[in-house]
Amino acid sequence: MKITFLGGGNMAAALIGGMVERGFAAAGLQVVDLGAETRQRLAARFGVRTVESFDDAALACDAIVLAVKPQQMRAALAQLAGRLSGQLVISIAAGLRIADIARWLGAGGAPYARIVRCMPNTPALIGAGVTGLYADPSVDAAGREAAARILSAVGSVVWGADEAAIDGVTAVSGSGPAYVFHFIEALEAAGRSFGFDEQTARRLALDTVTGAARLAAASDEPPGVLRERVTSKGGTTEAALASLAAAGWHDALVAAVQAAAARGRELGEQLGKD
Ligand SMILES: NC(=O)C1=CN([C@@H]2O[C@H](COP(=O)(O)OP(=O)(O)OC[C@H]3O[C@@H](n4cnc5c(N)ncnc54)[C@H](OP(=O)(O)O)[C@@H]3O)[C@@H](O)[C@H]2O)C=CC1
Ligand SMILES: O=C(O)[C@@H]1CCC=N1
Repeated sequence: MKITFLGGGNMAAALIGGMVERGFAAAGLQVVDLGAETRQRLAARFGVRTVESFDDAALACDAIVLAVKPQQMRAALAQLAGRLSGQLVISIAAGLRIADIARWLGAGGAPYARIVRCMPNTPALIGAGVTGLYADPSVDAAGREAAARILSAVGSVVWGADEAAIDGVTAVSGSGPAYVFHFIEALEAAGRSFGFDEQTARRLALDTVTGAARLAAASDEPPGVLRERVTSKGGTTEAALASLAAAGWHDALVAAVQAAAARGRELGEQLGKD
């Protein structure tokens, strides 16, 4: 499969790195990015062809992954409007709706069809991503299968029942790695407060998060049951969890995820007005 990325930033690099690592031929991947430094870095790191704007070679592909920031998308798509000939378009942009992308890509008032909206996350770089996908009804089974194949190369995939589901995916797992990194930062800071050096505090925090996540993934029990098994009556964990509850930690996290989803919807609404 030949795939061209529009935008070669953080998320495109995570996807390309994961795909190359998992056997996608670098010769089949191209990146269109405005930045000379970005282009050089991607070419050197992954051996992919890079180019400043869409030329015939970049257009000659099966799928185009839209990986510029939502605020950059409309301007970036101007170079493609009316030039597509059936390529599957896969947008990873937060918030942006299929109908607006279709309009921006269309020609002579007719919106472009064959668009899949999806939301991956940065652990894709190590093949441990998770992506939510939603395909416009104009995408046939082969198109859906192609999109799933691309994203499955870098982790698991789930299909949303409707496009709105992708705003939820964005809030939970698209932004999710940042919540987890923030949690690791806090656990590491707590470790430092006991006098551990940075390296040791990070080891304790990281291996705890990795181990707990792997245990939860491997277990038939829900995380709540696993949590109870750590929590001895009258013990240390109970004291910690009571402190977290008093600080409203659970509700604060749920509210944070809701804020991310609201921002996604707001981006879609604001940017879709143009
Ligand atoms: N980062 C993440 O964890 C995730 C991001 N996403 C989505 O992925 C998309 C990209 O995010 P991210 O990788 O973080 O952003 P980046 O800013 O790192 O990457 C975007 C890249 O596109 C380039 N670019 C901008 N305009 C154009 C253009 N007209 N033509 C070609 N290239 C252009 C940018 O160049 P320059 O820097 O010069 O502007 C930059 O290199 C966003 O829509 C985001 O919502 C989805 C899931 C997770
Ligand atoms: O913060 C953002 O908007 C993007 C989308 C999901 C992760 N990063």
